[in-house]
Amino acid sequence: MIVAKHATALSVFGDMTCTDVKALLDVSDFPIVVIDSDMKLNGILDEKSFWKHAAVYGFETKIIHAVNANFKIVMNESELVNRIDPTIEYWLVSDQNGEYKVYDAAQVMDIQLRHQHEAVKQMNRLLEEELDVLREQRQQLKQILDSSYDEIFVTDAEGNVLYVSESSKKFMGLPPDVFIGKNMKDLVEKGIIHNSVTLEVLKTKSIVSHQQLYVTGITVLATGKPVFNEEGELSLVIINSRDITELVDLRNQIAQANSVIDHQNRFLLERKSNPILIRMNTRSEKMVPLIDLVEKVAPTDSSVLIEGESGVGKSILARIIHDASKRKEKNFIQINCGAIPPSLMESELFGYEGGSFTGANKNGKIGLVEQAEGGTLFLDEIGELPLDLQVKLLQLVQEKTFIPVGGTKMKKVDIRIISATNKNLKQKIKEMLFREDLYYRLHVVPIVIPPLRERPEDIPLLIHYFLNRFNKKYEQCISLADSVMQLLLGYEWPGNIRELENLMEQLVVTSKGPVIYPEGLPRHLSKSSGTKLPGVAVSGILQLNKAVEETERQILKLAITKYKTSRKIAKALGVNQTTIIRKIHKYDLHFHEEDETRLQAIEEAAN
Ligand SMILES: Nc1ncnc2c1ncn2[C@@H]1O[C@H](COP(=O)(O)OP(=O)(O)OP(=O)(O)O)[C@@H](O)[C@H]1O
Repeated sequence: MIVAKHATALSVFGDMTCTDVKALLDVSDFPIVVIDSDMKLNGILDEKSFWKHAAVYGFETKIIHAVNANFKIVMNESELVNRIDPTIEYWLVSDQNGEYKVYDAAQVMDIQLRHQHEAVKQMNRLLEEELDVLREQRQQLKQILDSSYDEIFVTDAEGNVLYVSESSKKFMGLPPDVFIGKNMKDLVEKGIIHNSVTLEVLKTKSIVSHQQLYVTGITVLATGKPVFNEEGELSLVIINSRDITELVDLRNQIAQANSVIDHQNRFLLERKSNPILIRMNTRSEKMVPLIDLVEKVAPTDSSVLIEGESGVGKSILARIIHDASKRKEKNFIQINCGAIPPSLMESELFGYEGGSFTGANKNGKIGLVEQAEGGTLFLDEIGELPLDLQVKLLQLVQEKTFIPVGGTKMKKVDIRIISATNKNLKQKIKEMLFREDLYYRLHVVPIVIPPLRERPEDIPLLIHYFLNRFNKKYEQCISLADSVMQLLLGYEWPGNIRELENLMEQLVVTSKGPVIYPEGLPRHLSKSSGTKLPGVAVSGILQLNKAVEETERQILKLAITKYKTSRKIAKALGVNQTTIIRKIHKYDLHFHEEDETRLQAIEEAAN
């Protein structure tokens, strides 16, 4: 059988001459297997040695002398792959029929290289597959981490940021790219991260937890965990940050509520039976200093000047002071300086001697000052006292002496003077309508009653007080619907307690049924036109916290359209910027802030 290289080789006998073999060369190809008559393999005849041998020894010489005996026989081709003996020049693969395939060293090397190449390719294919699986797993892991509500931060043992979850946008207001690849120390130095938990974990190599406040207004509980490799060396730091803003808010609200309740309880407990508190019908904290002051000043003889808007209860307070003083058994004389004509004022106040003016009683008349002997003289609307009388009053206040109209003899009295005004006396002094020396004499102890709108907690108390009073007086059993109470709570009360008192009387008298609904209120109240917050309309009962939230949401929405940065909104609404950002997140309001600091931080971090 005649075959080419790699195929079954041609076998010839060793005693054949080169001429014999040459005749076969047309149908064969080198190398040729040379055997002896016993079929024993002598060697391999290759092209080079054949021609050399023929050239040197002539074509009649036997080919046995030209064979190469440096060969090795193997049983199948796969064995060639592992044969690495470089000294062997020919490799013969024998099949079961005793036929051979011949491979020279270069071909074997080729086979080996091809095989190695295949093996590498196969390994690459496997690696590629494995890589695909890993990629997919990595992608899944990233999706899982990114969908986490918590923020996850991973750094290596040097603090280089390896991974940041997508929630960083919501938590820190910055995308993960801003952090990834950066070193934590640099991020802290640039002010992008404060109070870094990672750096502490790197230092202590133990679990660290911190509460942190981000610039977005979100408060988180950040927990950092060190991860160690098999050699026990720190390899990663994993930070998990959980949004606890609402929790903190709630905690603060509860603490605040508790402190208010504590305060109110203490306030009410301490003063439960305090007659001043009862008569003033108050439970407002704003009134505490006033009640304390009244308690202190009432037993003394000091002059008191009560200031406050019209209808806040100045007259009532004057009476309370008198009743709490040692003069309580004596007269409490009240005179409204604005209600008596100036021409009659002097004689009303100081009295007159018999026959001192036309039409006067011939026996004279005791004035209010003298009537107050041993007790209290209350001068209401003192700002209306004519200037000429102010001199006489100054003498009365300073010396407790006076001369009646038409009289010549100085009289002395033992009185305490309380005055009240709803005017700005200092302004009147500037306008030369009130004497400064008299002002300071009356103003020894000033007491200012806050208007009703500044102590809304007193409104329900007073409403019940007046409802009771007028129900009794008119033999009625009228009550208010909750919606009416809401409207009354939101009203400004320019006329203060007097206005409230009048309204309650009017409602009890005019009510068509036992319950008063918003329709039964005067127009200015039922339309809520006097509410403190423009645009906030309450038309029904809802939980207070819901009402507060809705109001906040509406105000924020308005402010967002008007002001473009959270700093300006914060300024306009009188709260800090952190609160604004937190509330914008809370109400999920659409707000695109062109915030200089934030952009600056991104740019810096990207550099
Ligand atoms: N704490 C109170 N409890 C119950 N009623 C009150 C209280 N304070 C004031 N009032 C009532 O409100 C009305 C106005 O009170 P008062 O005359 O004392 O106010 P005022 O400040 O002196 O007013 P003005 O400045 O107009 O003289 C009175 O009818 C009074 O009964």
